[in-house]
Amino acid sequence: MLLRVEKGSFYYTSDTPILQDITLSLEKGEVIAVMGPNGIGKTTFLKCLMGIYKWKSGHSLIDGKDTGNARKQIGYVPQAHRFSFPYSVRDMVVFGRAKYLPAFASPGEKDYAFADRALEEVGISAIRDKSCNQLSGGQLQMVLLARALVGEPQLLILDEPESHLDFGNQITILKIIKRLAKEKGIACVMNTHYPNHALNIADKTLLLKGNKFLVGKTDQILTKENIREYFGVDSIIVTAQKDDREINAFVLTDLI
Ligand SMILES: Nc1ncnc2c1ncn2[C@@H]1O[C@H](COP(=O)(O)OP(=O)(O)OP(=O)(O)O)[C@@H](O)[C@H]1O
Repeated sequence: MLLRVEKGSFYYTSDTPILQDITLSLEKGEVIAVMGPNGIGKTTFLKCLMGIYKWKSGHSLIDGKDTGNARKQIGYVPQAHRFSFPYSVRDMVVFGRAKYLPAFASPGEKDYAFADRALEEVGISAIRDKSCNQLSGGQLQMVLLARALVGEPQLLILDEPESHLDFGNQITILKIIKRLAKEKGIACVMNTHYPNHALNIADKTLLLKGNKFLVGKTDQILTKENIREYFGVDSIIVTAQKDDREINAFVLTDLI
């Protein structure tokens, strides 16, 4: 087991609990989707995992070590908000090596080689000399993913990686996440608002609502009954055949 969260609880003010007794585990190469209504605590959960916020009780461990002290093992991909950064894409990505460098040292050839490999891995080598100020939201999201990858993480934490992306780029980033998990054995924790994305790439799902949660295999957690209970919408699950595989997808029926 790579990641273990044991009875993790968190609140900003003690009269309003946000996360209560969250317990889950994740193996190498597994993807877990974190889902739930707006403002329920998904980003807070990621921040507790990264040690930005300290669990009020309980703990989270990566390979037996507190996740808050595991900077080298964890890569973080924030949401791609526009920012003003006069760096080239390549320089932005090489920043992901900073945790391996002595204080104030500049990245060397080896670090740039890592950066070039990560750019290739996410398919953006062609824009490596562009300024980050000139990127689209989708390109910026890929740059942030490449920056996390150069740190050679065992655990990748992604905050709504497909938000702000067009339909095609959403699929591109989901395919990359799936490949990184299955081919490189990186465990991924990913917040998402899209149940179909979770059905497609997540082995497990954590569903949050109020002070309760469900966690388990995605197809057992994302049922139409739970979608009704946790999001208040009606849906049906349809199954399609692609080659020799069955693919399930939610169709929301409230609009029909
Ligand atoms: N720094 C903070 N101080 C106090 N309350 C906060 C802070 N950050 C978030 N909250 C509150 O904690 C709750 C959970 O917020 P969080 O951002 O984790 O939700 P979320 O599930 O990620 O939401 P969304 O789906 O809208 O992104 C919300 O009610 C939010 O207002």
